[in-house]
Amino acid sequence: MIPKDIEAYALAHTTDDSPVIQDLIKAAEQELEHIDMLSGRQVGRLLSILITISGAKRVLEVGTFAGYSALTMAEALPEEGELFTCEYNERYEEIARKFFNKSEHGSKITLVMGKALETIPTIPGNFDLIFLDADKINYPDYYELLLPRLNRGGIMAIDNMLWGGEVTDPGTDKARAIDRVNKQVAEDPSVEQVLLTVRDGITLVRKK
Ligand SMILES: C[S@@+](CC[C@H](N)C(=O)[O-])C[C@H]1O[C@@H](n2cnc3c(N)ncnc32)[C@H](O)[C@@H]1O
Repeated sequence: MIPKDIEAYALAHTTDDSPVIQDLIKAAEQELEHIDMLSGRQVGRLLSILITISGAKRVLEVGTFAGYSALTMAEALPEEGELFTCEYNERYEEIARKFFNKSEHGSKITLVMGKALETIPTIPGNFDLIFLDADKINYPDYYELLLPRLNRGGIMAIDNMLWGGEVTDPGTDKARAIDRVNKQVAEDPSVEQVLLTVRDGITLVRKK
């Protein structure tokens, strides 16, 4: 949605990924299709800065893919920090685990395999930050499931909330699901939120 030259300029002025994460991206580009699922440096750095300034120690991610955002967030967590990330595709699991093992921050990460709506209830405790970036059709259900797991003052970041602009006139099931969760968040008195027009739209929800 952002003109390509502006996007390139913004990226040129955004902190680089670590060498391990740059290798992860190269491996994902070579070995996987759907590489556009990887959230990228603007979203990654935003999450990293949110973790640093909020002092978050427990993070939950829904949607690992090759592990890009999980490892970016793990790098920002303190030594005793913990990150759980949910994925159900074993091909993606293989790449993610390989790079978690290569990184000194990988020991903070627990990769939870299976359908996330079923595995999330098996993960213990509450979270300071939650990053929702999985199957869009289930976003309304994820929001209901995840909000009680967010600590007061905690942040839920939800990716793809503009769905390429389709949300303004939703004509597909995914666009309708995302529009529904946008309304769910906007009408929820227990949170404050901002929908940022970064990349494909990322909403930051803070639990009051
Ligand atoms: C957009 S990608 C995640 C990208 C990742 N957060 C990043 O920034 O690199 C979404 C991921 O969610 C996974 N996924 C989709 N539906 C799922 C489900 N029901 N349970 C677990 N994982 C799911 C997909 O396999 C895919 O890897």
